[in-house]
Amino acid sequence: MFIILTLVFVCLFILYVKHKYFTSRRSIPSLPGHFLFGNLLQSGLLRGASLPQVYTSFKNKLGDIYEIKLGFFHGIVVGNIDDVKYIFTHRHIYDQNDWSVELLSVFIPDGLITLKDAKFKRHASIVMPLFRHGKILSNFDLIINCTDELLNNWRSSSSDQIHCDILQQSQNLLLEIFGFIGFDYDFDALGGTENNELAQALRNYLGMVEIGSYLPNFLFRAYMKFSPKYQRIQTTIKRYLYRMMEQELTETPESRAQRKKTSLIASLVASLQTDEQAEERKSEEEKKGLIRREILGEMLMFLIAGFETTSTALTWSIHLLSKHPEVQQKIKAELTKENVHHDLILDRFDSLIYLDCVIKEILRFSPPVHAVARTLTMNDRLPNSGIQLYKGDQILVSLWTLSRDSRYWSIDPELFYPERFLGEDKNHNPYAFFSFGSGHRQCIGQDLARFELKVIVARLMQYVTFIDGGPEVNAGGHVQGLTVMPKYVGVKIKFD
Ligand code: HEM
Repeated sequence: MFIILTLVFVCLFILYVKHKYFTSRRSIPSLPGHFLFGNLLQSGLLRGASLPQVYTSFKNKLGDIYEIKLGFFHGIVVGNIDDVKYIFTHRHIYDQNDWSVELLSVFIPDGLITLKDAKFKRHASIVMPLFRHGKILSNFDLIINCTDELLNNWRSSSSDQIHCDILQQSQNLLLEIFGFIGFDYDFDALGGTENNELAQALRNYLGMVEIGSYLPNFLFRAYMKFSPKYQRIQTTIKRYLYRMMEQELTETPESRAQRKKTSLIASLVASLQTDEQAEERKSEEEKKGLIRREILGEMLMFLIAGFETTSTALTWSIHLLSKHPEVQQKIKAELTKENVHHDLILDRFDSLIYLDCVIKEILRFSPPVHAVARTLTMNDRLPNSGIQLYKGDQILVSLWTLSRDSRYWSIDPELFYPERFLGEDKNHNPYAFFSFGSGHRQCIGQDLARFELKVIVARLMQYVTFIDGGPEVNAGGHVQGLTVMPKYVGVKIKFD
């Protein structure tokens, strides 16, 4: 009897999963998928393909709009630029994506990116002002000093050495910089051991996001709860978060009040509510500041956001510069022309127009974040393609595919050519290139990221030339994580 009941239960469960997750009820183009896997096997993701490669191959087969099923994740990929514009300008219909909120909540339960509505506004009012353009400029010298430390490390190596650890070096640099900017804390990521403990823990932490991307959330949560590896990583990261918070708590209230307009950690700790239990009982509308758990959540979110995305962009920068010596020469010529050959000063920084184009071209050619996602809050029809969508549908817009779509660019988008932004592609359609997202949930760290990249690349170009290490070690390729990182970067570093 027990066996029969178990069999009936298993059959009903399979039917439920098949009906809920693996039955297409749409007239949207799609490839027939497999039970439990959807299109995961066809996509090549399990064999190491990246999501940009998958979107490009599906687009070639199915057109601008198609449905994709990657394990338990089902999304509708929209690549028609007018519909893309419509999505990002109708925030009441297309809100923050539920799937990524569920997935990221496992890692960052109280970080801005996983919040919506009133709670999002409460957190945003505390952290957003710190990322305004004017606030960021004061970090200029700090970014230069950290970059100089990296240059010093490189100086001690032989000029024939091929550096294949550029991703790791970039991550260490960005961790060091963001430690100071965000937390007034020295992670010693460049001066200490090569394999910084926190950088390594964050790398492993983010490596786990991929496992969860295609599983139902409850299964992933259960896996994480019992994974000793995850528990170990979490303990390491928490140790740093508590240390930084404790360090800030030793500051006087006066010092904190003074610094809270410019320092993330001071602003977060200044918002700490002393009676946490009373705070938990309040309705969202009554709440004002943050409780300890929420502060730790925000610290972790900014640590990850400040570390991962910009270091990926920097690694792409070094790889692409090594492949384009002519671009390096032009940056160096601009630095000389603007008389910033050895002293890089903020006043002259805006005049580096060609360098701005290079940074833009790097972000267009290899956007670190592969896609932006939204979830429908009600039924809707896309105005251009006429596709009917339903409440709860997950929409994906592939940044990579749009920025390489020849319909939206005058100069071949497969070319790495920064000059395009001075001429023919200066007035490109804004929805063909938005590596920081768009609309009400666009990246709040974008001014900081652009500024960091520009200062770092300018400083590097004042002293070194990156030389292509050869077709195999410097082949590029993709590693799919939270961001799309280059797989093979191998360069020689020549001091000028
Ligand atoms: C090159 C570097 C970066 C890239 C390419 C990037 C890209 C993105 C993208 C595509 C989104 C989603 C936007 C959307 O849904 O419309 C995002 C969100 C976000 N980013 Fe960035 N980002 C970068 C650096 C940073 C930095 C340095 C920070 C802060 C330290 C940061 C903080 C955030 C936050 C808090 C969100 C969530 C915003 C929200 O949910 O409303 N990002 N970023």
